[in-house]
This record gives sequence, structure tokens and C-alpha cells, in this order.
Amino acid sequence: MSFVVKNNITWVGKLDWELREFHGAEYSTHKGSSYNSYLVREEKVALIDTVWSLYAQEFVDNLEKEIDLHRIDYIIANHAEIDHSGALPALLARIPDTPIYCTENGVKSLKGHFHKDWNFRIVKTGDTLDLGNGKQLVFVEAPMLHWPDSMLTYLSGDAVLFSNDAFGQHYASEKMYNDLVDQDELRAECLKYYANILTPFSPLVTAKIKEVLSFNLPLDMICPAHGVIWRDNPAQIVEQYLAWADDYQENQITLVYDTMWNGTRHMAEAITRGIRAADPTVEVKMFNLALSDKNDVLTQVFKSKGVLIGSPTVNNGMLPQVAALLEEMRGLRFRGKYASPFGSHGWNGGAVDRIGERLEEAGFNVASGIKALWKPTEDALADCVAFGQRIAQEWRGGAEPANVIERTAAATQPAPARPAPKPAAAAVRNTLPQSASAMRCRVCGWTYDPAQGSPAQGIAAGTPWSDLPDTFLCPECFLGKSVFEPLHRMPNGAGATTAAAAHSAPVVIVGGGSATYQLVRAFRALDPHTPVVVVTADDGADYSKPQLVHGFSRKLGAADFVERTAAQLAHEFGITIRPHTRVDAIDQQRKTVRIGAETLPYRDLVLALGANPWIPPLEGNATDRMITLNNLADYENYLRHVSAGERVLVIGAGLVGTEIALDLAEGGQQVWLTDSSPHSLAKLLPEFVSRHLEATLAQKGCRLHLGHRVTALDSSGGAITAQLSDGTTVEIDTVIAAAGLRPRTALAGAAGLRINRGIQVDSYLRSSAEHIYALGDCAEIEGLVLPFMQPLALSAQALAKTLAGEPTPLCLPAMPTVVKTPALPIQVGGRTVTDGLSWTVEGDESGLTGKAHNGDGELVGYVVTGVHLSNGAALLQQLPALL
Ligand SMILES: Cc1cc2nc3c(=O)[nH]c(=O)nc-3n(C[C@H](O)[C@H](O)[C@H](O)COP(=O)(O)O)c2cc1C
Repeated sequence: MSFVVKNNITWVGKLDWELREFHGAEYSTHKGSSYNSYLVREEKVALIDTVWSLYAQEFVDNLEKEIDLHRIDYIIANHAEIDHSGALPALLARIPDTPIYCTENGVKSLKGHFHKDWNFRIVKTGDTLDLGNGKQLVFVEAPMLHWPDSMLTYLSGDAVLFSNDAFGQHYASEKMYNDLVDQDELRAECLKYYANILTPFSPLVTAKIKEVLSFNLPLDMICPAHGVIWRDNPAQIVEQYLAWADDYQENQITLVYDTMWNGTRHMAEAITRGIRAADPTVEVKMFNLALSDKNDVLTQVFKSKGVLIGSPTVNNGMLPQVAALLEEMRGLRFRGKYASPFGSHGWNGGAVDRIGERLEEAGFNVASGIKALWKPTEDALADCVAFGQRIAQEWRGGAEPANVIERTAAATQPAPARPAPKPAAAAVRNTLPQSASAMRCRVCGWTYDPAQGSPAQGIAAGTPWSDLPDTFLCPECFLGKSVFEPLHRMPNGAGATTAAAAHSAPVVIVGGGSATYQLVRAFRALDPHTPVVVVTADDGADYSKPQLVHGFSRKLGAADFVERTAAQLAHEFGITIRPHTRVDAIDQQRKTVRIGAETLPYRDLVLALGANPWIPPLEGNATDRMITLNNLADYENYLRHVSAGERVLVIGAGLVGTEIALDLAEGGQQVWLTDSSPHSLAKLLPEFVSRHLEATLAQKGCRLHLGHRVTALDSSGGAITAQLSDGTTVEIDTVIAAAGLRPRTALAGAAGLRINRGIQVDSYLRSSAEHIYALGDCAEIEGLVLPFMQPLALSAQALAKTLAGEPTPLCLPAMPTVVKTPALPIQVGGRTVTDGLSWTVEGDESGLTGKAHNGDGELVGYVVTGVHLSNGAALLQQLPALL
């Protein structure tokens, strides 16, 4: 079969009605396919692409009926995949010297497949090949659409684009033109093709289409390499691709599950009832994976705003088809979609947890899921209905506030497996006052309510904020008035970018933790217009990280810590937030950052990357079971682990380890706390206070193993056996590494910035490269790494001024460190563990005050505990400034 497409262009491909599986068994082709090859006969003759190797001989034989093979002057290989290049060996056996035009990567791929040194001619975007009669072929490289070698070829004069895989479909039809075939079938196959093959490359699709459109070439036809030719309004499929590439979704929720005894199916049906009841407008689709075509399911995932993935637990994992689907979902890199796991189980229900983790890894905004035991009872099904209702409501928002490029996580609730009544988020704060003129400490969240005053500091009820003395300090974190802001924040969108400012290069902030949002807030107060882009690997929500270590005993779920989602923050401050996005590289010369294939320019770049927990190198087969608690995503994982077993080993008796240990003990866990130092908080506390703290820890039930390292973790499946350096072994269910933090410096180091322990910056927080700053836990400021909230807040204030055009050095007063162990609150300031200190100590078990003096008798440090805590503020003010 052959037919004339237009003028001197003839289709010479292969129509494959029988094809039912493609890419091995990876892609179902219910409607067959075609491998399109085109012969262009002008003064010169060009053959564009060939067919699958299975049909190579048939192709050459048919081509020979169309043309004397030796009259073919050029072969164009738009793409080296076997379904387009597979006939090249047979063809070149007949015309061996014919030049093959392809990209540089095309040569590599073709050689990689055929191991032949053919007459390759490398082309680049914009290169042309004259065919005579006033017509030229124009080449456009399209790397990673969908292989590195891909390219498009445009025939001028006829205005035909040979687009290879782009705009194609696996669809066999004798009619071969878009206007002649069944429109529903055609749309369905195009959608399936895009969803299953092109989704990961969506950002490139958009960029490439815009590039081609910018050439302003007339377009009469698109001739893809599979399926029908677009001759009727070819722009329609281009526009459709732009829409699909733009994080496409419809008002649809899709449930996908597998089941052995139908428990999980009953859950799915009940969840569906809940969704329908809460939102009758939403389209709900449900698939039993074992009975469904995987590609059809993935197409429906592509169309959805949210997905629910269910599996029973088998051997503490999920059923393999569900695991396989999740692996594909990860690779397809869907963006801006919600997800949640569910499933029935008999005893430990690990499937739901694992599905949640996989969904997270796949880039979905994951809400906690729901588990049910065995065949769900009526009550359990009622819970599923309620769960469906909640999900439908949370996912209902749909429309994204401007500036948020990817949807952010819906508020999650504690996993239902955790029998925790959920206290209000305010449980981690002091009681919220009603007064409109209340002021809130941005560092710790304590709020000053003029109606109540602050009796502990001698400030009477009714004292307005403006009347407080300049020496006023926050009673929680001891910072001054400058870190307070009105509780009732600026109205939504007040910081919206003006049209004029929107055209200037933005301030780009990499990282989405407290440092970032404190900076944004301070900057917006000074500069409401300069565009700000926050690029963050997590979901971009603002939450109180120091409070995470107190969450277990208070029965808080991860969502309880979230103060505002990324969408809310973006709206409030008029900024762009790009959650679940990583910066791959910085080009300090060009003042750009690279995000995948995208290049983002910056006016100023702020690295607020935070720090990684240090994982001690241990022996044994269970070292991968160590978990950490360093961010909100960690917290969900931490809750899952500590809820699943009661015995917990905390490695590291520093600030974080001690607080975690006490909180877990408070929450009823059996806790072992180890450290190679002989004392707790050895880097912060003098020994006499450490002993006091250790007595409190022991009284709360923590078992201390200080002065001994953990050397190995082993497990034969369930419990973990920890081996200590003194020969002791401890049997536990969970191991938490809390042995310190290491600033994240890799991105800055790769860009050539000066690195020592952290990213080195001066007192203006300037790195060694112009217009690049570092802030927070990743920074080393004048030699100091200060991973605490107070220096961070002050750094953010100073940097905001600098970025707003008023260069401002960071001044750090003496600052207290507060050990938030409710059983024994401790505050430390200045030098407390260096040599040459002489201590005077007053007090008893209820609390003490220790003052450290140097050899000249000057006060250089202090520690106050328990009922002596109120002495801290006065001592702090006597200490010299830090910077
Ligand atoms: C081979 C097998 C292994 C199982 N392993 C686990 C397990 O490790 N943990 C668990 O909680 N339940 C386990 N179960 C119990 C199932 O999760 C339970 O029967 C569940 O209700 C099945 O859900 P379904 O009705 O949706 O298939 C297992 C069941 C089978 C048949």
C-alpha cells in the first residue's frame, strides 16, 4: 500500500492492524498501529523514516515498486527507535552509500542498534537540505521528545511537518487522515499516547512547541510516524499538546486497587460513595487493576486531579501489580495531582504505608490514607465513606491560585491506624488571643495579646504593643521586638507582583523551610513588587520544625504542624512557589539556575537549603532501617514507625535526640538513648546540668547508654538488634538517628562557591559569588554554623534589607539556646563547655542557676533550669554579642 499525501509526498509505510502490544508488552494497542514512512520526490528524493524491523523486507519490496532505490538521494532518520529505523539495514544493503541525516545523538543511537558505520550526516536545529523545486527540508532537534536523538523535519513549500512520534497515535485506519476517522477513537488514542509516553517530557513539549511556533512557519499538515495524518486544522493537535503538557487534569478522581478477597474492593466502593456524596460534580472512575488494562488506567490517572491507590497487605507489602503501577507512575512524573492510599489487612497493614511512600516518591501531593481489618465491618465501611467525603472536599478546590505552579498537599489527617483524637493545630502554640492588635513572634509563635499583657514580665493587662519597652524579650525564645509581627497578617495577595516588576528577573530562593518564609515575609514588607520564586524539593508548606519533636506525645499528625500551604503562602505574599522541584545547577556567570531542561534567571539567588541529618556509619544488615526526623515528610514516616512498635532506640543525646527521647517516653514508648559522649548534650551543657537532665530522662523511663557507641544494627525481618560498643545488645522496633546535622552544600560546591563546614558567607550573608547569598542551616556565617531559630530570624531580617537595596550586616546578640524538654526546661547562653571556666551554682532539684566566669572574672556564659528559668533574660543581657 502507498498513497499520495500531498503533491510529491507519498506515504510508503506499513499499516499494522494486528498489533496488540508494543514496547514489549508495555503498551497495549487495542486498535493496531501504523509505521509511517514518507517519500518526498522533488529534484532530489528524500525518504523520511522507515518501519519496524519486523516489516523491513516488505517495506523495501514495496518501496522498490514505488521508486528505483538508487534514485533516493537522502534518508532522514528523525528517530532511531526500531519501529522507525528497523528497515535501514535492509535498505542500506541495497543502497549502502546513501547519506543518513540525523542528529548527533541519532548517530549514537543508530550505531548502538545496528553497529554499522553508515554515511551519517549530522544536522542541528535550523540546518536545511535543498530538495530543488524551491523546497527545502528544515531540521529541528527535539532532544528527549522522547529520546535524546529525536528531531522534527519540516518541508518548506508544502508546509508539512514530519513530526515522528510527536502528535502520533497507535491507531490503524485505511483512511489515514484525521478528518476521516472516528473522532472519539482518535482523541482517545492520542490522549493515551501522550499520557503513557510523553507525560514525563511535558515541560520539553511546551518549550519545543513554543520554539517551533516562534519560527512563524506556515503549517498545512503534520505527518507523524504513527497513526493518522493531521490535514484538517493541524493546529488542533498542537494546541491539544500544549494543554496536556500544562499539568492537565479534569474534575476526576480515579480509584485503582487490587484485591484477593474483595475487602479492598469494598473499601473502594465505600470511598466512592463518600466522594459522590460530598461532591456530585466530580467524575469518579474505579479500576480493579487485575482486570484492567494498565495503560488505560494510566490514561485515567493522567486525566485525574487525584488518585486513590489500594492494595491488601501481603507479606507486609502490596500486591505486585499495584507496585508495578506505582513504579510506572513514578516514571511518568505526573505533576499537581493529589493521591492517597487505602487497603485491607490482617495484622500489620504495611501495604498502605508503602503505597503512601511510593506516591510521595512519585511526586503526588499525598494525604494520609485509610486501612481496614480483614473484611471491613459496617463501621469500617462508614469510615471509608467519611474518608471519601473528606478527600472529595479537600481535593475540591481544583483551581490553583495564580503563581503556584504545582498543587500543594492537601491538609492530611493522622493516619487512621493511629488512635489519636486530633488536637487543633494551636496545640503547638500558646492559646491564640482574640485581640486584633496582638503581635506574634515569628521565631517561636508566642503571641503578645495587649488585652492580657505579660504578667510574668511585669507587663500589665491592657498595655499596647507600642508601649512595651525596647528591652522587651519574647518569653519563649528571648528575641527582641524586631522579630514580632502583627498576628493578623496582610490581606491575601497584598504583595502581588505588579505588571512592570513581573518582567524583571526574580529573586530566586532555593529551599522551602523557615529560613525561606521568614525572608519572604521580611522582604515583602520592604518590597512588595520584585518577583520572588521559591524552588523547593518538598511541598512548600510553612510549618514549625522545632515542634516536630513534641508531636508524638501530643498525638499530632503532620498536618497539625502546617500553618499555611504553599498555595496560601503564594497568594499571601504574591510570590511563585514551585514545590517538588529541585535545582540541578547554578550558573553564576549567566545568573541562572537549571531545573531539568529549564533555565531560570535570577536577579539575586538565596540558598536556604537546610542541613541533612548525619547518619552514623554502622555495621549490620539493618542499617537502612534507621530513620530521621528533620522535616515534615520525615515526621509522617517517623509517626508510622513509632506507631508500629513500642521499642525505640535514639542514637544521639544532643538537643534533638534528647527531646525526641523524652517525647516518645511521654507518649508511652520504651526508649533507649545512646551517645558516644559520657553525658547528654555534652556540646552544650556543663556536666552538672547534664547529670540533672539524665536523672529526669531516667525518671521518665528512658534507658540511657551514654559513653558507648552503637556499632551494628541487624535484623532477620521483624525486630532490630542493636549492638553497643560495650557488648550490650538491645532489641528494638525503630532506630532514630539524631546524631547531628551537616549543612547541604553540594549544589553550591558544584557551582564553585566557597565551602567549608557550610556555604561560607560574610556578615552580609554574601557567598563567594556575586548575587548569591546563603541563609539558615546551610550557611557558615563568618565561620559560625548556627542551626537555631534565633540567628535564622535575625539573618532573614538583615538579608531582606540587603535584597531590598539597603545593605545590612548581620548583628547577632548573645542568644540563648532553649532545651525544650518540658520535664526539665533548660536555657543556656554564651560559653558553657569550654576550658578555663569557673562556675558558681545556686539552686536544687527544682531548678538551678549556673554562672560561668572566665579567668578575668567576667561572666561569659550561664545556664538556668526549672524554676530558675526566669533568671535567664537578665543574665543573657550581660553577655557579649556573638557577631
Ligand atoms: C499470602 C497472604 C499474605 C498475607 N500477609 C499479610 C501481612 O503481611 N500483613 C497483614 O496485615 N495481612 C496479611 N495478609 C492478610 C490480608 O491482608 C487480608 O486477608 C486482607 O483482608 C485481604 O484483603 P482483600 O480482601 O482486599 O484481598 C495476608 C494474606 C495472604 C493471603
